[in-house]
Amino acid sequence: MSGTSGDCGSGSGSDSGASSSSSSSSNSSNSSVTGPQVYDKGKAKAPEIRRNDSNEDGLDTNGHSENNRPGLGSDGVDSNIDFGFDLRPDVISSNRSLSAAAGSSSSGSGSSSFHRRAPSINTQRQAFTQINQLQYNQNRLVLAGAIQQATDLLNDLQQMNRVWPIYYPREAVEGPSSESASTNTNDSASSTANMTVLNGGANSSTNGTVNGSSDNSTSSQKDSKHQEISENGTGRSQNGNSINSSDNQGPRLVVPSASRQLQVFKLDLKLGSGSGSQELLNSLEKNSVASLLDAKIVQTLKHLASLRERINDTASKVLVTGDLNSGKSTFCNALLRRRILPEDQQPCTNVFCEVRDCRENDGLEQVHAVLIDREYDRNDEATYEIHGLDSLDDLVYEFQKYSILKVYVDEKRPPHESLLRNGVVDISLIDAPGLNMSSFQTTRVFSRQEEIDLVVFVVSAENHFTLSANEFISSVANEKSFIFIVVNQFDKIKDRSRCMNRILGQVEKLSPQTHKDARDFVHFVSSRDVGTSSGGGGGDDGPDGDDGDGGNGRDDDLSPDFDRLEESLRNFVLEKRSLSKLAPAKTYLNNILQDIEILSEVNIKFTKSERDLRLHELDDMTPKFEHALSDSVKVTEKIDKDIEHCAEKLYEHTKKELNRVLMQTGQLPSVSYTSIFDAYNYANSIRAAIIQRIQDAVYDCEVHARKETAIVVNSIKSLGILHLGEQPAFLKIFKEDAMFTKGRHNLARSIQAELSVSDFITAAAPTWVSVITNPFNSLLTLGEKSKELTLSEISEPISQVGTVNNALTVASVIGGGQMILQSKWLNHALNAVRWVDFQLLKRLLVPALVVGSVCGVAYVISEVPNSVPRNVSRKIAREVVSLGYVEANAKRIAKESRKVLKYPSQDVRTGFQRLIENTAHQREACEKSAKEAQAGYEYFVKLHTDAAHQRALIDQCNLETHLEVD
Ligand SMILES: Nc1nc2c(ncn2[C@@H]2O[C@H](COP(=O)(O)OP(=O)(O)OP(=O)(O)O)[C@@H](O)[C@H]2O)c(=O)[nH]1
Repeated sequence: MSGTSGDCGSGSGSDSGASSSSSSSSNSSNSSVTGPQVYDKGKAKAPEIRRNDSNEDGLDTNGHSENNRPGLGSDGVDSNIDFGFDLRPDVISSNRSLSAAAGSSSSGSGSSSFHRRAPSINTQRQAFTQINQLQYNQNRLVLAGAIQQATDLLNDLQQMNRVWPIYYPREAVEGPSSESASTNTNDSASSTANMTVLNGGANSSTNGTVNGSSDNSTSSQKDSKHQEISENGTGRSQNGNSINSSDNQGPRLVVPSASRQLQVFKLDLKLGSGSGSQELLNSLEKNSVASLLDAKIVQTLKHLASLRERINDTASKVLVTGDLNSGKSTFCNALLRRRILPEDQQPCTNVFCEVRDCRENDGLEQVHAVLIDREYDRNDEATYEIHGLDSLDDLVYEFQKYSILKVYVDEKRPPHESLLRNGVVDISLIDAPGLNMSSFQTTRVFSRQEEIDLVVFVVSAENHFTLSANEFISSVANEKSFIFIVVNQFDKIKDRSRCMNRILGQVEKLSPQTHKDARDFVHFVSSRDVGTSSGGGGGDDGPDGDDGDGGNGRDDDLSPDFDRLEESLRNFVLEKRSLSKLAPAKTYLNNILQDIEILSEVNIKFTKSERDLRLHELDDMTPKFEHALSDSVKVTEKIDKDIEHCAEKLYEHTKKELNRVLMQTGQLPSVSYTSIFDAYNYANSIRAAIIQRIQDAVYDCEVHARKETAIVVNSIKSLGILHLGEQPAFLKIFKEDAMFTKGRHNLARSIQAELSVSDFITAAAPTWVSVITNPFNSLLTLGEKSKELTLSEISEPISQVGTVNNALTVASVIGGGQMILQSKWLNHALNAVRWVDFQLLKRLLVPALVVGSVCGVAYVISEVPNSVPRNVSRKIAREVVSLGYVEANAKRIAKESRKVLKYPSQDVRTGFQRLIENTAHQREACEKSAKEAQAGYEYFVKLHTDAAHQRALIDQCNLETHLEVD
């Protein structure tokens, strides 16, 4: 296949990426695809500019040509071609023909035409470079601004998340019984979940963003997202999970599809694929999710900072990575056309080797071995050791000593061929340790990619993609739209087309977009076949491949696949610099902003629903609060009134009962009288019986008070249950029997009521004596009085407590009168007096007095059974009155009742106080939540607007004008 001098530029047949290139290897009609280049390697690689308005060139109506792809031949253009375009960037962006022209940097159809047009091409190339630079700068500024804006938004979001944990959309975990999630999302869910594990949140839509299909895919994605969110209604999920911030532990929101669309902010618990990790995520408490998100934001901010650095860095970094022994170093050497980096069949590259143009090092070819933990500063030799290029063979093993080897080399090729010294941008080529060498090295390679503009992934044609390769490529896709895949050691493969098909099949699965543009991004090469000269010896004679004596180069270094690869790479890094350098930033920003929009939308919805819920609760709470206030006043007033009423009733009742008993004490005792000689004991028994009777009356009053108090207690209990939903705590320990167990008035001890002789003498005795001394008047008067006074006439004033004393006096008079009136023999004597002569009476006086006295004594003695109870009861009654016993007991009983009732009353009062306080607190909390939710709502609305605005700006940032691959 080499050495054929076929026409490489006129093929216009359609192709389907690299698959056609595979078939073309055996198809002469497509020799332009893989056929050998006929130009001299030292010169013919300069691209030709062809007339872009010529259909003869195989252009389609849009001015594109299949053959315009780098590495493919195309017809040349007239050497007198006029630029005919405005250099202003805005005009540039619409100048598609220019782009097409710039993109047609392929090999010429013949060396003669190349030589004829070379000066013109170089001039134009310079012009394009200028234009590219202008547009690049403009885009760079836009993206730098967007990075700043996104950083600000993220800082705000982080603050917000720390103060008010934001709601992270959680997926409904689809178990076997779950039918809630729509079946049409299952596939995407699982595939995304798989991708998540591999790439930490990227998905293939990333690629679409920059490839021209981004607008459509993004907007349709967004539309569907809007739809899903609106379908979810008012923030209560279709799965029945309600948004209720009071339930802080449960899932706060389920928006099944939203989280699937999150890319950068997708929380990955690294528990394997699918629902395991999701379940765990769903079960996490909101603060845990917030801190996971916080960590993501921190990570994102870091990445943005490195992106900013990267786009401000004028140099471009190309990372060459891949599995162990896939031929990365050999590939780098092939690109440099010098054997600089050590190649070995055994794993050797343990330290990153960054190859740069030696002009950055004052033209000196050196190795700067950067010491671990030192930040490389070329002007500070303390940060590195200087070695010659020939030391590299040893240095590459020293990964414990050096973090990176900066290799300054002189490519010694003209700018239009050289990669490092291209005159456009400083490029550095980084040879990385094999991915599957150790997890330590792998992690380093992963972390390195943040500062990388372009990744070239070298895979061995024999081994295909390993697991680590899969992971790495997926991870790269999070940010980079394009990745070069170099399938190396193709020369070792016998059945090449089968190998190609299999590898392309794998690429298709890994990155459909890369597969789509496989012609430019997937290359099957044999790096070892590319001519290189020995680097360490420094004696190479140039870039071309005729240095069969150097390194492992071969004479037959005409490797068309490699040329095409090189051309694509150059084209991509230099002429499509916006794409290689800025596209990662654009893609990443787009992903972040879209994630922010998704989070905002979910949170707008949540905060709105939360606010409405809180306001609704507030509406409900206000009347409850007012009711509680008025109930508290009414109920406690009623209870106080009931207590007071009860106490008053008991006071009155006690007084009435005791007075009644006191009134009846004279009649009550039923103690048997034996003789005058037992009169004292009789009187004592009477006394004790009367006191006991009064005490019994007091006890009865207490029993009555217990019952009355219990009734009020029950009424308070009912009020408590009715208004507070619970009975007062006191009632749980209330026992009515415990009342009046202490402090009962001991009447026996208080009452003296000592017996005296007078207690044994009837109250009528003095009256009786006066009857003797003033027989007529006294008797008549007495007779009249006795007839006039009746018991009923005097009982009424006695009922009044204050008149007990008078009543007793009156009772004694009545008692005496009745006694006299009841003595029949005295009546007979008085009747006889009317018939006896006064003189006779005079003479009979002394004997009459003697007889009278005897009769009087006899009378007194005979009256002891009657007079003692009367006298003793009077005496006790008088003493009870003087002690204020009735009043004291009435007060005591009322007080005890009041005291007992005070406890449940206090409980109810406390209950109301608690209720009011709780309601007030709830109201405050509710108001606070509503305010916070409102503030959150406003914040997220603004955040969404800002993010959408930024995303629109980024969308306008057209990186594609000069970036067409077609
Ligand atoms: N046949 C063949 N051998 C190749 C090709 N490229 C590299 N090799 C050989 O493969 C072996 C490994 O090459 P390296 O370039 O050291 O591989 P590497 O990926 O840099 O190795 P590490 O950095 O140690 O992971 C060497 O012996 C190379 O000569 C190729 O295209 N064809």
